[in-house]
Amino acid sequence: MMSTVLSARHLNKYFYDPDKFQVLKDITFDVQSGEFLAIVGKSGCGKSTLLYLLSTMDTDYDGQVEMAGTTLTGRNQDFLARFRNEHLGFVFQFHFLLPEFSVLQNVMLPGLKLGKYPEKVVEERAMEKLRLIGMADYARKPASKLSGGQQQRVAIARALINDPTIIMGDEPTGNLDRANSENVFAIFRDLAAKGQTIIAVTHDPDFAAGTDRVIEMSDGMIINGHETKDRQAN
Ligand SMILES: Nc1ncnc2c1ncn2[C@@H]1O[C@H](COP(=O)(O)OP(=O)(O)OP(=O)(O)O)[C@@H](O)[C@H]1O
Repeated sequence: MMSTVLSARHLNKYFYDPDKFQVLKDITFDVQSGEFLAIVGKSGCGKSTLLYLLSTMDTDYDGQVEMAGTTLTGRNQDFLARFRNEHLGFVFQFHFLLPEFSVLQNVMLPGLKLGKYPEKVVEERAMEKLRLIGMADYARKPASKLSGGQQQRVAIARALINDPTIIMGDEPTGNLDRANSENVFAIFRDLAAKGQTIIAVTHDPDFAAGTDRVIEMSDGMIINGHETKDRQAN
């Protein structure tokens, strides 16, 4: 059964550069739980701005955002930080691993912060996510010793540690070679099949073609893909 996991209503956002311009124009859409969604559009159309807003890191907008049955608009930073840690996983272009910490420690950190499981369990879960992404052999290495693509895969494992309701990615396969980007894509497909929701900004047409729905943006607006289409069971 489909249920709405994200609802964005009339999102408007302005930047001052230095003149006021509208970067998001009346963005309205719903996402169903278990949906694998791509957001596409020309460079500068507002994709990253939209994703950043949905990530709850940007609170300077007009409109209404609800996720996992929770209204997020108008909440304070503490509330949003807790919500993010519990419900959201991020795979952004700048993955912000802590360079002096090991791969394993980086992946464990959001799990320890959540405080739901003892450290030993968080460690086991972290190793499981690293195996999933093919990085278990690097668990004890400092993050600073990895290549960009390897760091990105660790960031994906970290994003999955708390089994987030929604995984958000900005070019989640951007730094990866073909084999690894196909692997990440397959992992996302699998997570969506098991009920997690994936929202990914992408420039990769092959990636977008394999998702359940493509939202196309142009000049701050959604020009295609507002509506969830009927999906075949996969
Ligand atoms: N902090 C900011 N201040 C002013 N303008 C900004 C700011 N961030 C982004 N912009 C502008 O807002 C518009 C949308 O940017 P955004 O990064 O959302 O586009 P995008 O669709 O993600 O592009 P790309 O595909 O190149 O990543 C662009 O014109 C950009 O120059």
